[in-house]
Amino acid sequence: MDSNKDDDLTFSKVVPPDSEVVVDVKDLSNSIALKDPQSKSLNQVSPKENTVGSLSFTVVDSSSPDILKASSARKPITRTKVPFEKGYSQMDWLKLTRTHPDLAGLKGESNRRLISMDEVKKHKSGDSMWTVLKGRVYNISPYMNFHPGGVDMLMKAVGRDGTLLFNKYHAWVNFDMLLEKCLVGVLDDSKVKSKC
Ligand code: HEM
Repeated sequence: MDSNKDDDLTFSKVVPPDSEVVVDVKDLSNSIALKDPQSKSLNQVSPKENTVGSLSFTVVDSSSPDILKASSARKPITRTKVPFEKGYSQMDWLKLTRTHPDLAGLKGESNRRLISMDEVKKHKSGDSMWTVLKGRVYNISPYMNFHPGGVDMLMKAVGRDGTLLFNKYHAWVNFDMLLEKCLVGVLDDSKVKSKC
């Protein structure tokens, strides 16, 4: 077999680079963007340049204090998830709602009854702890130990309208579905309005 020098790729000539690789460490996907070396318009924060073989690259550290300051400007509310006791997961709660005959403690009464705020205030203990969420009255006693935010947090809503607190922590939680079987009635807001 003829060994032709031009066919031998072992020492093939490396073409000088005409583009520069920019690695942006902010991008978690580690994407590599090709940058025109003539263009100086890219907004870089303290770039570090380096050369490996024929590849020259620029590392942009975009975790500069300015960027961090911008993302932490808004103070988040503290939401502590309490580890659930065995048998008190949300799945366990859903199972209980399907099997328990009277979670709300209605004892045969209708859950469409109009309930005044004064009556809600009287239900603050034992197996009858009521709260109001978006105009509906729920007995949240059975849900206490299942609440992922803990008993103490849920207790803050007992005997009063818990809508604002509920929305403050997790407006996206579907209480309608979770507490469907705990519904005791509808808040009679005609009396609330007439008091104002
Ligand atoms: C009354 C009906 C309520 C229901 C049905 C309910 C339900 C839930 C659910 C399903 C979660 C888990 C959310 C998630 O994983 O993202 C949760 C978490 C939490 N809840 Fe509630 N909640 C209620 C009321 C409240 C109230 C009144 C407070 C505060 C006073 C509160 C404070 C919290 C907190 C701090 C967490 C934190 C855990 C996390 O980060 O998810 N909840 N709640």
